[in-house]
Amino acid sequence: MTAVKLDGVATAAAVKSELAGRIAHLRANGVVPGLGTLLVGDDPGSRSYVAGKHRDCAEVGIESIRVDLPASATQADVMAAIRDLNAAPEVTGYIVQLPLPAGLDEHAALEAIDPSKDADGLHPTNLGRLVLGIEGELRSPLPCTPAGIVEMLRRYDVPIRGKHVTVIGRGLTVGRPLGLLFTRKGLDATVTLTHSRTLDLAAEVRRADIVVAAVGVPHLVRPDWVKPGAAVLDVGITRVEDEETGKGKLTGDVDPAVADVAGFLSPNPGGVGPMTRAMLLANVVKAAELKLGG
Ligand SMILES: Nc1nc2c(c(=O)[nH]1)N[C@@H](CN(C=O)c1ccc(C(=O)N[C@@H](CCC(=O)O)C(=O)O)cc1)CN2
Repeated sequence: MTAVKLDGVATAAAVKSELAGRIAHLRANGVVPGLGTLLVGDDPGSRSYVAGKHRDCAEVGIESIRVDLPASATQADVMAAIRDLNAAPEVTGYIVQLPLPAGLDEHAALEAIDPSKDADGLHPTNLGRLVLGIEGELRSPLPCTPAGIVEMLRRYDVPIRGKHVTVIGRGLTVGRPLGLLFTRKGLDATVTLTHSRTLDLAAEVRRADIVVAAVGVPHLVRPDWVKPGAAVLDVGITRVEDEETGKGKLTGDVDPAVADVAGFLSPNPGGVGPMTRAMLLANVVKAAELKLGG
């Protein structure tokens, strides 16, 4: 079997072109969506993700406001930048790029974001609404990577209801919120959330109809772990050196040979990453529409 490719680049392009019309409508009605980003330090991956977010905004007609702090920034500097972003009228939503440099308190930073401007859905109020599954949750932003995964599965007609999902990794941006999202009413999957202390990871993956690997261990998921026909989404990314060229390259958590067993496979790069960026834009647009009363 050769898996159907879950193409994040093409799917994100479709999402963005749908958003462009909604953005034009907002602008025509006097609401200008503006995404702020707060980047602290010089991590090359984070720099490139933030640059990508600003490029995406320009592409679809969202204003973008960039705040960069040096790696030497203190917690007080970060909190002051967050206060400024909360107060800035041109910023309708914003993100704090994660991870913050060692020594800075990420939870305190996320908690200080005005929940109505939380474009990442990572403020405790918005995550709390996801936990509660309350009606208001529909008006709250969802974390971008989990939302992107579900949107991609939906667009490729991969069945979710009643299916067994194994998520590898319990991080804040992917694993934890994804478990909540897949189990909420309407999606109705059964989820096993695994982590570094899970006793028999291969067995947990083998019984899954959908596997999401978000752990950052190159080629952890091997073909003999995967149920034939399963959908496998590769989220974790590691920068490694190419043995032949000596140059840096990106490697995902899934062995490419899984394509011979799986029914669907999202590559990495080119899968969930572009969808993460597209869902961020969708969150910004949704928040601006709420301002308009939509
Ligand atoms: N505040 C947040 N921080 C982080 C999040 C997040 O959702 N909010 N997620 C990740 C990083 N991330 C977005 O911020 C992100 C990661 C990867 C991609 C992406 O498009 N990747 C490309 C490959 C890019 C490359 O060449 O490096 C791909 O998969 O094709 C977009 C966004 C952690 N931090």
